Parts: sequence; structure tokens; C-alpha cells
Amino acid sequence: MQNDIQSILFTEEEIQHKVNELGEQLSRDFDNRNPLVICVLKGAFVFMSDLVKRMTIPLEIDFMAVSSYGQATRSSGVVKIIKDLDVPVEGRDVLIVEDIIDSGLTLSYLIDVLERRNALSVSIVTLFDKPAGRSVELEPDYKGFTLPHEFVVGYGLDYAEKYRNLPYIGILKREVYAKP
Ligand SMILES: O=P(O)(O)OC[C@H]1O[C@H](OP(=O)(O)OP(=O)(O)O)[C@H](O)[C@@H]1O
Ligand code: HPA
Ligand SMILES: [Mg+2]
Repeated sequence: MQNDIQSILFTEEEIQHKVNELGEQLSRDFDNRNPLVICVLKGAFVFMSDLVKRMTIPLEIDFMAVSSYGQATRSSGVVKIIKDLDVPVEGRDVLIVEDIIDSGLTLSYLIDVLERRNALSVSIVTLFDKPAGRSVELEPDYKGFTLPHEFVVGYGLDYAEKYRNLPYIGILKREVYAKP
């Protein structure tokens, strides 16, 4: 698995340090709001589990599964809800936890869905941001790291469902996904 990685962008230690900082900031900003913290499956599951452990305030969690990449390195442009939330968001302060914002299509779709369900507020925290990939305008409220315009894997992020269990994030070698 490691042999398929061209270079490591952020190490396990760097990621943990950043997650701690984000957890502290979110704990301050969401104090007394009992936020509904939503994990966008599958990619965000690693970040979500590390982040909520660093949040020291009362909160609730829920999960939503969406997918638009499938076996590709470019978004299909069609965001599919595979699993919806279990609880209503009406009147709730919602915090969406994402692993990466690339084209922005997944989140712009989700924000629209949650606003139409009358959430009181919708905030976004993403660990990784790839602004050069955007096809719609979208800025996260909180972010960890900015990434170059490369396809990356690890710390929850996959290529064709592989590499999610790498503890760091790295650039995937092109030969792994480029057709000869
Ligand atoms: O900004 P975008 O271009 O929409 O890309 C970001 C989304 O793409 C990935 O999910 P994916 O559809 O691959 O599903 P997965 O989380 O199950 O891997 C990632 O986890 C984000 O949710
Ligand atoms: N890697 C893995 N999944 C992704 C990426 C990426 O660079 N961008 C959007 N989904
Ligand atoms: Mg994916």
C-alpha cells in the first residue's frame, strides 16, 4: 500500500496536532449550542472520530452517507444519498464534518438539503481543502490544511475504496489510476 504513495503531504503527528486545535476552537464556538455533528461517510469517518474526542462540550452525532466519486478520481457531478440522517435537523445548529472539499459539489448539495429542512445554522469543518479543484463556489467555516491539485489518499480518503486506513495523507502515484 505504501508503495503506491508518491509523497506524504501531512504526517500522522501533523494531522493529530491540527485536529486538536480544531477541536478546541469548535468547543469554544459551539459551547451551549448542543450541536448536531454530522459525519459525511465514508471519507470523514477517521477525522470525525478523532475530532469529537477533542470536543469537550455536549453534542450529538449522526451520519449521512453520500457518494459521487465511485471508482474514479473525478466527481461524477451526481451526489447520491446512500444513507440519510436518523434525526430531524429543524431548529438545530448543525456542524458538517468533511474529510475534503474538492469540487465543492458534495457539500453544496448537502448544505442545500439541510437548509431546506430548516436547520437553525449549518457550519462546515473540513480537514483538507483543495481550492484548485472547485467547480462551485464554497468556503468552509473551519479547515485544517490546504492541498495541491493532486489526487490524495489516506486518513479516510480512498481511491476505489482502498487506502482509507493509512494514518497520513499522501499523493497517489499516477500509475495507480492512469490508464496506460
Ligand atoms: O468536493 P467534492 O468534489 O464533492 O469531493 C469531496 C467528497 O468526495 C469524497 O467522497 P466520495 O464521493 O468519494 O465518497 P466516500 O466518502 O465514500 O469516499 C469526499 O469524502 C468528500 O465527501
Ligand atoms: N482523494 C480522495 N477522494 C477525493 C478526493 C481526493 O483527492 N477529492 C474528492 N474526493
Ligand atoms: Mg471516495
